[in-house]
Amino acid sequence: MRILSYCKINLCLEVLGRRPDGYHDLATIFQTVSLGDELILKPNQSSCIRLLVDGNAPTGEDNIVHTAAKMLLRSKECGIDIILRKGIPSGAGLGGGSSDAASTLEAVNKLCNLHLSHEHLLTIASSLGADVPFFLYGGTAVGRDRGDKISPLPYRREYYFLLHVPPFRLERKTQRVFAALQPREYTDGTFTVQLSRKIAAGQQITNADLYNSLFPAAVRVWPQLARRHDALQEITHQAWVLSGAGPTLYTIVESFQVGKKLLEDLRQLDGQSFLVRSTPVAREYQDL
Ligand SMILES: C[C@@](CO)(OP(=O)(O)O)[C@H](O)COP(=O)(O)OP(=O)(O)OC[C@H]1O[C@@H](n2ccc(N)nc2=O)[C@H](O)[C@@H]1O
Ligand SMILES: Nc1ncnc2c1ncn2[C@@H]1O[C@H](COP(=O)(O)OP(=O)(O)O)[C@@H](O)[C@H]1O
Repeated sequence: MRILSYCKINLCLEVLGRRPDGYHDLATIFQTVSLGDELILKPNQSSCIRLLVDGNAPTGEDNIVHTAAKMLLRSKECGIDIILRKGIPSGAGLGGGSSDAASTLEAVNKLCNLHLSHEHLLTIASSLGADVPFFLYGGTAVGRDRGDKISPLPYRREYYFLLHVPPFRLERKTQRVFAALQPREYTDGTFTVQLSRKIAAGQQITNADLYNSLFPAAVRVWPQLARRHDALQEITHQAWVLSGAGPTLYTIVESFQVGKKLLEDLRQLDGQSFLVRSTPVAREYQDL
């Protein structure tokens, strides 16, 4: 089985407060977009999990794909051979590892005939990471609690986005950005409610609707991010927003043609830029 496993952006991300378990309560709107990792999975008779990684992600047992497969195959006869080819930049706020993990859960469930329910997979996904359950839905969806309680929104319109991934990286980035957040930056979820109503009604959304409470905290962690954000606005004359805990920034573009022109203009910046479209699903399947 071959899978193209898409990444996400957060159209809106509000932090409501800190939880007793050290996590934060979120109100966020996820959207999958057409930049993906390739996963090739084949069941084997040897009852072991073999993973080959091509690209910038941990190898072997340190990869979340391995952990996801192991959680399903513990004490099962079936084993699995997996090849992961990274197309999604790692540690960028695009949820690449979470997407790979959810794709692995779905694929192993099918290939090894485990017949686990969607609810069962959601519980396992949530234990793998706060972002993983969303990728069992894909498209557009609201995330609440740790971001793992998902309510899908109808997918009414296609959008083009420019993503810019600056070359800054940091170990345990998400944890550090949340730690840099100040209580005065908490909001009450109103932005998320307003934007989800607009999406549900099929109205066109614009850059003015997008919001991310983590931007000031991300700038505290990467002071260079503020300059990069300004440079993007100056080059494109558009507003740019942070995805997740960053450092990826993105903007809605009015068409593929406008996006292509702006993508050319972004070549003067180091890092990576992509022109993507929204997708109604988290992954595409192709039988081998
Ligand atoms: C911030 C978001 C927004 O979509 O995206 P990314 O930038 O990572 O892609 C996610 O909530 C990230 O989800 P995920 O990457 O799965 O996070 P986890 O591994 O579960 O958590 C990593 C760390 O982030 C912090 N964390 C995460 C989620 C949350 N609701 N509150 C938190 O405080 C905690 O310190 C936790 O230890
Ligand atoms: N399959 C994977 N792809 C990417 N990163 C992975 C994977 N498995 C484990 N990781 C680890 O998870 C961290 C977060 O990765 P990723 O999901 O790409 O970022 P983000 O949380 O910023 O969206 C990486 O820095 C890497 O060490």
